[in-house]
Amino acid sequence: MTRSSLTTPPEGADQPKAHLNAPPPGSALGSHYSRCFGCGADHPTGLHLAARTPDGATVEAEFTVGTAHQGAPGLAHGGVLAAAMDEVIGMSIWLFHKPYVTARLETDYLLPVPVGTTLHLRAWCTGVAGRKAYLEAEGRVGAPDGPVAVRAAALFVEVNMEHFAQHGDAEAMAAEHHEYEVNP
Ligand SMILES: CCCCC/C=C\C/C=C\C/C=C\C/C=C\CCCC(=O)SCCNC(=O)CCNC(=O)[C@H](O)C(C)(C)COP(=O)(O)OP(=O)(O)OC[C@H]1O[C@@H](n2cnc3c(N)ncnc32)[C@H](O)[C@@H]1OP(=O)(O)O
Repeated sequence: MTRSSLTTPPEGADQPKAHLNAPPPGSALGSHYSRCFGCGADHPTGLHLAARTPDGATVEAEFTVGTAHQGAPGLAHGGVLAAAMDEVIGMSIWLFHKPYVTARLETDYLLPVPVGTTLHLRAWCTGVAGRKAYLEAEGRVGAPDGPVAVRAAALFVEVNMEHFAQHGDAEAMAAEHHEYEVNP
């Protein structure tokens, strides 16, 4: 279950280890963009995920399903849960200090998730081969060792920072990512 061949690292893929300048174990990661639907504090209806890394290579966060996240009455919308998985996976690959985007996201829904549930999310990388990174995530109900409600596997592809400036809002990016200058 979960992984297709497209999200399974090929034989010989590099096994990721923490970047030399990874945040120390236990650090909060902060948001990569204040208006991000997944982690931005300024997003009015976003998920507001606040993640930390226990070891410099994986990411943990909690997400409490609210009334804004419903699909069926009283139950989480599957697309919102997929967004939460995408976000923690994106945060975990950002730990390696290179920009990546989601190319493929596979999600398994194992249990219904009622409004009010806190999901304990965890994401990790299973391998890197060239520009491709293979990642997985899970969401457990109520506690870090609770039953798994959602699982995901993803292929992320490395891009350069110009990707975001070229296709998105270059000024907003320059305002929050000072390491990136537009027209340097
Ligand atoms: C303030 C501004 C902030 C700016 C942002 C700064 C940093 C952001 C970085 C990290 C932020 C930290 C945390 C982020 C947290 C969450 C964010 C969630 C992430 C997202 O939510 S991000 C949005 C959704 N995402 C997209 O918007 C991508 C749209 N897309 C494309 O932009 C292109 O499609 C791209 C670049 C993916 C590839 O295009 P390309 O031309 O560069 O490369 P190419 O097509 O050659 O693919 C190379 C190899 O990947 C294989 N491949 C490609 N796609 C595949 C697929 N779907 N399935 C299976 N294999 C696939 C090929 O088969 C080939 O494989 P091979 O090399 O073996 O032939």
